[in-house]
Amino acid sequence: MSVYTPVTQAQLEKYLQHYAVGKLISFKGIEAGVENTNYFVTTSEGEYVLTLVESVDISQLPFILDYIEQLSGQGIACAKPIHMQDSKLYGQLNDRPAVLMSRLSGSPLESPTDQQSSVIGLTLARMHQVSEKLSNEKQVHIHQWCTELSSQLMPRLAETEKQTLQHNLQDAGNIAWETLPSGPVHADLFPDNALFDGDRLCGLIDFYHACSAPYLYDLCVTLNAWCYDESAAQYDFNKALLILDSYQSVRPLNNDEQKSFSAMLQVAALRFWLSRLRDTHFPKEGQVVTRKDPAGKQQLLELLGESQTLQLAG
Ligand SMILES: Nc1ncnc2c1ncn2[C@@H]1O[C@H](COP(=O)(O)OP(=O)(O)O)[C@@H](O)[C@H]1O
Ligand SMILES: N[C@@H](CCOP(=O)(O)O)C(=O)O
Repeated sequence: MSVYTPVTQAQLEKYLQHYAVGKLISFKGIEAGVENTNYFVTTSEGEYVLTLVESVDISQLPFILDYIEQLSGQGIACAKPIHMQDSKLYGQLNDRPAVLMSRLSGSPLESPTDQQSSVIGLTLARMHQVSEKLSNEKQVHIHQWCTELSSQLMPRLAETEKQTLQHNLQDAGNIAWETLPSGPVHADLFPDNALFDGDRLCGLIDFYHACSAPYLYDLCVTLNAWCYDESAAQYDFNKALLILDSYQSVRPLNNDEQKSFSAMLQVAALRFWLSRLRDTHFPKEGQVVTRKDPAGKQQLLELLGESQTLQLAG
């Protein structure tokens, strides 16, 4: 469980007066999540999730919440932000930006089935199609982000980690980033951010990494997250091909994307290796904190570097 900023009943009751959601019945810190403080909230009008946003600056919220509303408006299943009485999409609670979202049914996935993986491939491609119509603001230059974080981490790393890092940063620099189609993307579509009821996708959550970046990057983050089993150190290539096939049935990759595909899988692994290293070496204080082990992503990088692991179909 991650609760960085505790909330009392009195504080929540007062905060909820900004919304037309009825009277507070109960609330409970959520036993999952890494980066933000989340509570399930039950009121006389319904079920919600309150997030105190810890992971991004308040200036990013209009972009993120607008992106979710645009996706939802185009029929993509996702949690919806609740408007405040004055129509704003976020307020402030305990000095943190606060967002109230609809509570989705379904559960986050641990081990996605083939069918669930196909659904996510299709959904991701549809999200990218919607993004093509949106403005390309809040660009994050992934290579630059990785390079800057690497410089902070370098003095703390073991020799083998440094070598893996340097080699992967160099490969990331060789990608022709400017040629790749880009737009607003989720950027953290791990199975625990997709709530399913059986094979039905109830909705996507946790858009706090959303930014404008290459669609190929978002696809590779998703492939690594859904197909690489960190505990067994195994990449399920059949599942990856299933996701790729469903994705490409809606949005085929162009030549530039196909050329950069293998290198982008490495970048996607590198990005999350670095953020997990950051959370290990520079931990954020909190009442209850969940951390993910960097080792899984380092092993994935080594595996991706060893061989031409995944060939694009078609
Ligand atoms: N809109 C929602 N509907 C239902 N459950 C949610 C919703 N948002 C978050 N959750 C629950 O809260 C957990 C943590 O949320 P998440 O956004 O992943 O946190 P963090 O940003 O800290 O990683 C999820 O695993 C899920 O169980
Ligand atoms: N998915 C990332 C961590 C980000 O945490 P989340 O709970 O917001 O998805 C990882 O696995 O490193």
